[in-house]
Amino acid sequence: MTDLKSMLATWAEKFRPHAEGVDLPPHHEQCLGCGPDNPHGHHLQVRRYGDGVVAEHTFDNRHVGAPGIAHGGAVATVIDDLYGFLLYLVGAPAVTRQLTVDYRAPVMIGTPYRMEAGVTNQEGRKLFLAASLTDRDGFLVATSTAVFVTVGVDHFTRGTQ
Ligand SMILES: CCCCCCCCCCCCCCCC(=O)SCCNC(=O)CCNC(=O)[C@H](O)C(C)(C)COP(=O)(O)OP(=O)(O)OC[C@H]1O[C@@H](n2cnc3c(N)ncnc32)[C@H](O)[C@@H]1OP(=O)(O)O
Repeated sequence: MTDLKSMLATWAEKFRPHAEGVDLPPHHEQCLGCGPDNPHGHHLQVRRYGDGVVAEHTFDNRHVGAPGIAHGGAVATVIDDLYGFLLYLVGAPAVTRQLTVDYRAPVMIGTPYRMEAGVTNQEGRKLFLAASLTDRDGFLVATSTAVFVTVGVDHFTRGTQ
């Protein structure tokens, strides 16, 4: 179990300018999307890409829905987590209020995909986000939009009380 105090300390350090192309740090070690120590996780690795973020990701047999095809919930999980990396660039913690995914074609197990995400608008506490998933030929496989709402540290402490 990740200790919240040490997590908060590492989060403050994560809200800083990150160099283009450099791997961004995971949200925490056990994060379902990106935590390196979560055996059930997706181990997503994300880089800054201009004002947005980018990842190359391959779903494996732990994430299967129909045979050979990634489960739609797994795809949504990874997109949601990708959005979580934009928070390092925005500089504030926020949580998902709304997430939409347009599944345009099956996401295949064992096939590498490129994922990109960026902030399209910011209004007060609301962050409007968009993402895409393309295959090696540049074919658009999925698109997504999300609304994240910025929160204070107290939002995260409730899980440990
Ligand atoms: C520093 C510490 C770090 C600790 C670090 C811990 C680890 C961190 C790991 C991160 C990992 C990331 C990975 C992925 C991110 C998740 O997975 S987050 C988990 C899933 N999401 C949740 O659990 C959120 C659950 N929902 C909530 O807690 C509350 O609904 C919220 C989101 C905090 C908002 O509640 P609220 O603060 O009461 O705000 P509310 O007034 O309802 O809405 C705020 C504004 O948004 C607007 N709004 C609400 N819904 C919508 C919508 N669908 N469309 C447009 N506008 C909307 C409202 O109208 C309002 O607008 P204004 O009136 O301010 O203009």
